Amino acid sequence: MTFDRSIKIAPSILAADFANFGAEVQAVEAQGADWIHIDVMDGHFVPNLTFGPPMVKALRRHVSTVMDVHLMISPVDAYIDAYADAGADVLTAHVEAGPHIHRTLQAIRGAGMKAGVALNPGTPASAVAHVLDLCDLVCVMTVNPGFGGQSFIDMSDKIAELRRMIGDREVHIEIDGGVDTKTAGTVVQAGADVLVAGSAVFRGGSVEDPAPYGENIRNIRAAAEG
Ligand SMILES: O=C(CO)[C@H](O)[C@H](O)COP(=O)(O)O
Ligand SMILES: [Fe+2]
Repeated sequence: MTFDRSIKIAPSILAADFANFGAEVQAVEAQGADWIHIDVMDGHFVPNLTFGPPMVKALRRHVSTVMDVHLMISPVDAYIDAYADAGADVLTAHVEAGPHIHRTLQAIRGAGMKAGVALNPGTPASAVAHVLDLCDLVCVMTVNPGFGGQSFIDMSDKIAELRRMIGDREVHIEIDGGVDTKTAGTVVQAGADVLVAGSAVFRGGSVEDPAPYGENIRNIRAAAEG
């Protein structure tokens, strides 16, 4: 996985058909998705439950691009090797998920993955100031994590502050939550390059009729680049 600053659209499978993930990720990839975003929730760190390493491992053979795994779990460290074995390319842990984010990020890189750190809307940019050298991605949550389809919370100031803090390091800024054609431009203007979008990508389409996925992705990309 080589670093580039171009806009990347990462559909979140939280908005896909849970009984048909393999075909859904193939469909969005064929329709122009750059990365595939996979939301892991434990019913403890967030008030919702999705799936774990076996599901991610099963998805690996259907995903030919970057598999971007967003862990909304606590604790994290005991599961890092399982996600490496599952084939995650990027593994993101929340800074709020435990007291030792520095150790967690080292362990993620040590297991051969790119390391991401996510910040809830209430968490300041300064929370990651001392771990930026251990990060490949900072994920700015623009909803409170746990559910898809929520309204966007404007975090433009935080995104711009992180962009300044990151300087010339090769660190992606990813935005997660409520990204659509109305909000994509704002977050890119502030400094983001990876846009996660669940409902705004999967809306109106299906595995049988995937063309709306392509139209949605193209529209979000155009809004982001415009
Ligand atoms: O991490 C997440 C929620 O915790 C999801 O990635 C996010 O909500 C994407 O869904 P949508 O685009 O529908 O908001
Ligand atoms: Fe996510």
